[in-house]
Amino acid sequence: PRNTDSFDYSRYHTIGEARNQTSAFILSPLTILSIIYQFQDMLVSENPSLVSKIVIGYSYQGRPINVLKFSTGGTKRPAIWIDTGIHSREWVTQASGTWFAKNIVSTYGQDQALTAILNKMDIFLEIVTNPDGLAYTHSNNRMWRKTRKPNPGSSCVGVDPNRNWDAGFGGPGASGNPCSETYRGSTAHSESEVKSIVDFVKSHGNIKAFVSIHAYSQMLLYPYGYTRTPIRDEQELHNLAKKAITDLASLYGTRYRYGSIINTIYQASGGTIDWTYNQGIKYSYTFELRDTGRYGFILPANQILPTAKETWLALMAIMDHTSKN
Ligand SMILES: O=C(NO)N[C@H](Cc1ccccc1)C(=O)O
Ligand SMILES: [Zn+2]
Repeated sequence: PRNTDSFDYSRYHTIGEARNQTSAFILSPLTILSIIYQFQDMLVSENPSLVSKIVIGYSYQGRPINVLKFSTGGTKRPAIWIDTGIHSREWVTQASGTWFAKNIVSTYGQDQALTAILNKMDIFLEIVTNPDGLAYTHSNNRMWRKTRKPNPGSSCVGVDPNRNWDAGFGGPGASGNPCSETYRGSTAHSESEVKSIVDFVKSHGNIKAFVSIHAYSQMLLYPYGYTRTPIRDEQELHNLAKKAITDLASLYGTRYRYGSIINTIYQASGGTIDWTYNQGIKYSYTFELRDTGRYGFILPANQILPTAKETWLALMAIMDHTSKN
């Protein structure tokens, strides 16, 4: 696509797209820029006063880990973090993240609520949180979830990046078997895709909301996953989740369940938002986007835009509340 207006937000874009171009066969996988990476660079060049790109690290295979920063000024303003695609097969999440990015630049200055938020806070958006996994879902295995780092002593590859965080790490709700889809890794933060975010969150020090977006199940979840002990802010986060899913449902009637991870899904240790909450980021949430199992991870592309648009309403509820508390 020549620019972010001609970009087709209603299709899945992954590294494989580049393979259709003759040049792709000449470039090695590492230098094949995914269409999403090209989108990110176009968005920055089209909106230099609002958007910048930060490389917070590199994946195991050496792909840059890009974060888009949306800022209207200041230094180290209170910030909101959103990541998509930490589990690479959850393609509707990276596609939604791409639409979120375009929506922010398109409606800043028009939408009163978003403009108020961006006049006070920064937004950080990591669209391709597991680049090696995304490439692999395109080249080899559509159902790949984990990272692509080999596990010494095992023929099985990859660590579950949603079990690798230092929050109840290694406890019940993760596997010690490298061949498991929920393998926690040898140590907490062993994966560069995780460590890069850990370092960024610690160095920034003023992140007020952290939203990690997954699919599928249609749920809005808050900590904890590793323990039944309720978080101190359970009442507030529960009420905010209720408001967020009500706003989400207002668009197409999509119904979400909500609650703590352990009560709503199952026990899971080493999860992203358990760590961010314990870092003091009160508004820590995980979304599980569409659907509830009919298509699962293979959600038809014609559901990308409706999913992105309804999810944005829930994100706005969380961002609005964060900006006022
Ligand atoms: O995989 C997904 N969703 O795609 N989520 C499940 C459940 C979950 C959600 C949030 C935190 C911890 C655990 C997982 O096993 O990771
Ligand atoms: Zn997931």
